Amino acid sequence: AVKHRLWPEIEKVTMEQLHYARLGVGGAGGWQLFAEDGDMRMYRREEEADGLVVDPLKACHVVKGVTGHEVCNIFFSPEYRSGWEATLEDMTVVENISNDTLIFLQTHKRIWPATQRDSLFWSHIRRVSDDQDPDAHDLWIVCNHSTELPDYPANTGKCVRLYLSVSLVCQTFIDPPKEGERIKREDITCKITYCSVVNPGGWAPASVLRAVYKREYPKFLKRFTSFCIDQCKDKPIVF
Ligand SMILES: CCCc1ccc(-c2ccc(S(=O)(=O)CCO)cc2)cc1[C@H]1C[C@H]1c1ccccn1
Repeated sequence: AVKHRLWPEIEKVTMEQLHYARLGVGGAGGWQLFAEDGDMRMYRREEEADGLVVDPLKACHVVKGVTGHEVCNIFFSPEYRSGWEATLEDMTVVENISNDTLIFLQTHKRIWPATQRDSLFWSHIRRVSDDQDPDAHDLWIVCNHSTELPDYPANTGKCVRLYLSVSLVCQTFIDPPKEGERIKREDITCKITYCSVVNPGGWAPASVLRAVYKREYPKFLKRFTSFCIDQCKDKPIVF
């Protein structure tokens, strides 16, 4: 099949994001823990780009009862988004590149006193076999990365266009069931790494943005993972 014009970028960014997600948060990386809730740890680095806060965020979470495939499917699929993305005012799939790659246009709820934001990004889901450790379980990754389309120019309407690069990387671990028994959901653990770098686009006070992120990101990941557990609990396991 003819590859889409964005394919080289999608391939490159997805593999870069996978590498970045696997890097630890210890050492000299400058990561500071800013939120903790049960098994969820949220880290950020304080960074600015031309006076704008672009703090990279990395969240690590461990969730029982769902597989990485199920979690990434829910994060990627448009039909579930309104169920977990509380900050969304509007969402449209503007391009259907393939069954594993979509382009979204999203309007986020206004965060006072900042101007309302919208985002235009490609979203790609992929299973990655772990080349280092072949008998480890597969990884699943969803990568969301801002893009430009002539039909959706930035900053022409009421919203300021934000620029994001986000990844959700999930690894599934299965406790072997007793001899001859089927795997049950309680035997499944999913290790989640969520990474995001967001440039808010236009002016937004650093103190306000940092307060928003500190408040919103822990809520966002807890709400998302709870939604996944609820969605999957009565359904057959998708490995
Ligand atoms: C001034 C702009 C702040 C701001 C920057 C960024 C985002 C944001 C965009 C996309 C994604 S995602 O992970 O790709 C899931 C698809 O929606 C997550 C977060 C949201 C806000 C706003 C709405 C606030 C917020 C911040 C953090 C988490 C959730 N919402």
